Amino acid sequence: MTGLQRLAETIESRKGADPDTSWTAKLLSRGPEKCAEKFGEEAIEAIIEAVKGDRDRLVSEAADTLYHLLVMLAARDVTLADVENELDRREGRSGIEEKASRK
Ligand SMILES: N=c1c2ncn([C@@H]3O[C@H](COP(=O)(O)OP(=O)(O)OP(=O)(O)O)[C@@H](O)[C@H]3O)c2ncn1[C@@H]1O[C@H](COP(=O)(O)O)[C@@H](O)[C@H]1O
Repeated sequence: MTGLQRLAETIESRKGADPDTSWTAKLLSRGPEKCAEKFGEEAIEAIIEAVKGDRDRLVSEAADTLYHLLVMLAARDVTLADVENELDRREGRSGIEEKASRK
C-alpha cells in the first residue's frame, strides 16, 4: 500500500470522528462545499510556489493540496481507488490523441 493510499484510508476513518481531536473530522463536518473551498485555497498556494520556483515550498504546498484533494473526494464519497481506476483507464493513451478524438 502506498503512502497516499494509507492517507486516503486514514481520511475515510475520520468520517464521524471527533472534530475536536481530528482536523480531517472537523473539515468533513463542515460539508463538501467547505472541503472544496479548502482544496481550492491549497491548490492556489501550490500554484504560487510553482510560479515562484521555490522547490521546498512547492513540495510542502503540493502535500497540502493532495491531502485536501483526498478530503474533498471523501466528502463526496469518491475513493482514491475510483480516481486510480480512471487513471488506469487512460493509461497509454496520449492526451493529444484523446483531445483529437473529442472532435
Ligand atoms: N496530511 C495532512 C495534512 N496536511 C495539512 N493538514 C492540516 O490542514 C490544515 C491546513 O490549514 P491551513 O494551512 O489553511 O491553516 P488554517 O489554520 O486552516 O488557516 P485558515 O484557513 O484558518 O487561515 C492545517 O491544520 C494542517 O495541519 C493536514 N492534516 C492532516 N493530514 C494527515 O491526515 C492525518 C489525520 O489527521 P487528523 O484528522 O487531524 O487526525 C494526519 O495524520 C496526516 O497524515
